[in-house]
Amino acid sequence: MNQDAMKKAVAEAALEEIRGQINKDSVLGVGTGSTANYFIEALGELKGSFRGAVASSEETAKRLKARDIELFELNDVDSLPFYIDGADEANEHLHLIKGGGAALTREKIIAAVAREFICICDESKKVDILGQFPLPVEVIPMARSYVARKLAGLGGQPVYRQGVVTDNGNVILDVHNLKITDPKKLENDINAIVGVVTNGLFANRGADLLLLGTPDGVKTSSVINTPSRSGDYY
Ligand SMILES: O=C[C@H](O)[C@H](O)[C@H](O)COP(=O)(O)O
Repeated sequence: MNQDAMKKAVAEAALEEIRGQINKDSVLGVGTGSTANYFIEALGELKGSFRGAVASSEETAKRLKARDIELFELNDVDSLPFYIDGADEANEHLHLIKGGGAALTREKIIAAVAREFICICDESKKVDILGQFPLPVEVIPMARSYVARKLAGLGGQPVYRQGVVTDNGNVILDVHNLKITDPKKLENDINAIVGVVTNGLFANRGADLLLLGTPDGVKTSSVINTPSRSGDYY
């Protein structure tokens, strides 16, 4: 099974996961990237059984609109039962690196609101220690050099993602050579640098459910991240 087939399989598994748990009032959070795109394709099948979606990027909004799925502003929605999105890396605690497609800030906001974050990935994204994938950091443009110096001080090698402007009008620094042994702390430390909008570590609010595409089928792992659930791993 190739990588695209695994992405499609996890997208379809996510659809099955939410199928019995949504109703005509449900608004879904929808992520960005090639795996999320497979989910958007699959979502057509549930049309009529949910109300609409909040998009994590302009690209995702365009794709949802093309499928006639009603779009909502996050500010107009009280609750989101599910947020479904891919990731660039995931560890066993379902801490993630995201933002390879520069959509990290809107993704993180939607994930914060959602009751359950379902992460969909192929097996290439599963790692023991986060940081092989350069960590994206969204930065206010005038702070770029200052933030880069601070990130170097934290032990990484920031590289300016040339030619990329986020949907929020900001720039991205990709931080190479980080070995992230304490993702929650690093997430907080980077977010405390003046000029950082947010970084691509999703550890303080990681995923609740990981659907991982493998050649042997979709594997599921869960972790309790939301106050609405109790316990730890299961
Ligand atoms: O900014 C982009 C997002 O965080 C994506 O979810 C992430 O980069 C994974 O994308 P893909 O499914 O294309 O590997």
